[in-house]
Amino acid sequence: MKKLLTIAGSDSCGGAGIQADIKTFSANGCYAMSVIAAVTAQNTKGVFAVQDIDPEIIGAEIDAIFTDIEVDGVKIGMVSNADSIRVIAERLRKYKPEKIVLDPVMVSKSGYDLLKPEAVRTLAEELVPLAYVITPNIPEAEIIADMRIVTREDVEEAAKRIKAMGARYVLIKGGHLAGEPSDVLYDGELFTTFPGKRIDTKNTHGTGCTLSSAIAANLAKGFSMEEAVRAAKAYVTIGIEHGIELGKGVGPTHHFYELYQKMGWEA
Ligand SMILES: Nc1ncnc2c1ncn2[C@@H]1O[C@H](COP(=O)(O)OP(=O)(O)O)[C@@H](O)[C@H]1O
Ligand SMILES: Cc1ncc(COP(=O)(O)O)c(N)n1
Repeated sequence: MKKLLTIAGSDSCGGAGIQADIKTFSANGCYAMSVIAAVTAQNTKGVFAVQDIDPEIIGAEIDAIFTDIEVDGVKIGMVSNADSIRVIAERLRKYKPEKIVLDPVMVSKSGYDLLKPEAVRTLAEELVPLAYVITPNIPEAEIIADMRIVTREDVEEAAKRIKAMGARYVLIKGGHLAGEPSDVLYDGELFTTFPGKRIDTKNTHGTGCTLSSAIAANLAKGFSMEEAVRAAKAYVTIGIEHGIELGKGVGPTHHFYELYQKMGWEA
């Protein structure tokens, strides 16, 4: 069984963050481990408070894992501030895990700054060069690439700018653009489009976390970059189709729908 680590924030309502990552790793047949970098008080309606974890503790969490366990893949999600980012980058440079999937989480769907705006440059300088693949959504790609993104040409230009910062692959997610939610992968030479069909639902809490974790799980299993994205997109799409009516706001995606189907349980 492949052993996957997420370094991210806790989402108390379980739809995004560490909780979505663990569900995704598990549903994709991997063993899940977590380094909690921040704790959010969050539900389907919003984020109400955030406690950053002391960077020393984050470093100790990472040490505890890498000094004992062989890690087959790492996903990075919400990292909240520059000091945490520096500690994470320093440890990853030391332990050199092979495939790091970086989801540059910045703002929650409800509009809360999950990454302090002044820490964006630190993320770009410290974490982007370590990433095997970085998976920004459109607003995140706009901030990292420092440009507006409206057209397909803009997506390609932003991908080129982000690639130049040192990531091996760039996957720009299209959920926030008008039209169908297609994602675009750039390897430094070619652009590959992963087409999607927009599902009419409000329950998209955790889609980005789920996609990036599924990519990390697939890469650890030995899939090529393209296969990893294709399978991850199929996984998140089923999850969105069967999104859960939880709370009064933006509900989460489903993680065990296929298992429930197989077992004859009500999904
Ligand atoms: N309404 C939707 N229907 C189908 N796929 C979607 C929908 N919204 C987002 N996606 C897909 O979910 C994944 C996460 O994308 P996105 O929502 O853009 O990221 P984030 O959660 O980081 O904002 C992408 O593969 C995107 O294409
Ligand atoms: C702790 C935490 N991490 C990440 C997200 C982003 O969620 P999404 O995947 O919906 O963009 C979130 N809302 N909370």
